[in-house]
Amino acid sequence: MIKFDAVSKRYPNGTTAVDDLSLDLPEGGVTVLVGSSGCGKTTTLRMVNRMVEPTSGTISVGGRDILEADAAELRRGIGYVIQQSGLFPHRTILDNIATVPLLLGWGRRKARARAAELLELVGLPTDAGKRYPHQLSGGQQQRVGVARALAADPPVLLMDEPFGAVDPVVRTQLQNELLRLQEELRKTVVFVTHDIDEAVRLGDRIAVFRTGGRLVQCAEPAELLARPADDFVADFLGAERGLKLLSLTTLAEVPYAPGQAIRADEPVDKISRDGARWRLVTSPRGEPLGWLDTDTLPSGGTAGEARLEAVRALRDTDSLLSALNEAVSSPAAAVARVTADGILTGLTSRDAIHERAGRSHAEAGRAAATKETAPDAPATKNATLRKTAPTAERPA
Ligand SMILES: Nc1ncnc2c1ncn2[C@@H]1O[C@H](COP(=O)(O)OP(=O)(O)OP(=O)(O)O)[C@@H](O)[C@H]1O
Repeated sequence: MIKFDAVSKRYPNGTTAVDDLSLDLPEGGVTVLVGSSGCGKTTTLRMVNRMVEPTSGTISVGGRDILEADAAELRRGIGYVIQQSGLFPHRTILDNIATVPLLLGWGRRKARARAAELLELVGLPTDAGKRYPHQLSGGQQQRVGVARALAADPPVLLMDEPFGAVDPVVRTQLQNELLRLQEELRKTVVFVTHDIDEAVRLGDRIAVFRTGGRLVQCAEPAELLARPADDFVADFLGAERGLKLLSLTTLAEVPYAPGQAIRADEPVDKISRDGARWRLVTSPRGEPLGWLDTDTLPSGGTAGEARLEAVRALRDTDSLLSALNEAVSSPAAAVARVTADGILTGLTSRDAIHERAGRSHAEAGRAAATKETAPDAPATKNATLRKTAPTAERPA
């Protein structure tokens, strides 16, 4: 969809911002550009919509050389989101979102209707449309920035550190929102970030640049984490790249056993002390409430009234990393598994999670090695990639 062919950008002061870049960005996927400061990420991004012109080489979008297109027409097909949302301070949110449709001559009513639709799409309440940018939080302003970029339904979205200025909690919410939108819209997204966790979370592919504008490696996240091309990439991914890889694999393939759950309304004097010391207590509907220590049962009352250790139940869509985290902190050395509605399905032992984690690494390493010898082979055949937002998340 977007193709860089031997593209370089040299500034008149002699700086080489991008050096001989050849890169294909797949249609409908998110390609994340990462690398140390000044390595040419923003320049690369801005060359796509001709805010920066390359010194040499060719860039094509949808098979068409961008230099052959009229710049204004090209930009209509490319949404652009930046770190400080870039909203017009004296226009209402609705009018900000309607900017491009109005420029396209849609007529005020149609443009505003589209803006209202987008407001909802990015998870903002209808009444936010009447407010001005300073009356929204930073996270909400970024959502408006995304809505504005999507207003004319462009096939391509350029995002330059769009979530860089918000706190980590809001950042996670915005990332989830983007994943949710992307599931629906399937835009071709180019996303610049400094944050490798964000890159792993959002990217279908990650392109790592080094100073001097050189592309070092471009690969799917699991492949990158399992087989960094060199020490520079490995250092950039950080010491925890093994754990990051686990964040890409879901619990779906990990088996569970029924376990001996106890209903909260069961009297404690009826609870058998045989079997596992720690038992999971559930609500009458089957929702996990906490772990009960059968070695220190109170003399009376029900299981639900006894002191319970906290449990964080996990769904099939949760990652192995979350499971590992839960398994090491659970007194029962096990993870409670639930359906999408939060009803207990069974327990998975810490050992089973360790075993799956080890296998996940081996599989990602093998898949990456296969890909090196046969470049068209899928890199992550067995690793279940998690590019969907958790369903429980609510907008900021
Ligand atoms: N207009 C310009 N004139 C001269 N040099 C420039 C210009 N714009 C950018 N550069 C230089 O080009 C190089 C790449 O800049 P660019 O902004 O693309 O990097 P980046 O990877 O996005 O950096 P950061 O992560 O810090 O935002 C840097 O050395 C920068 O100083």
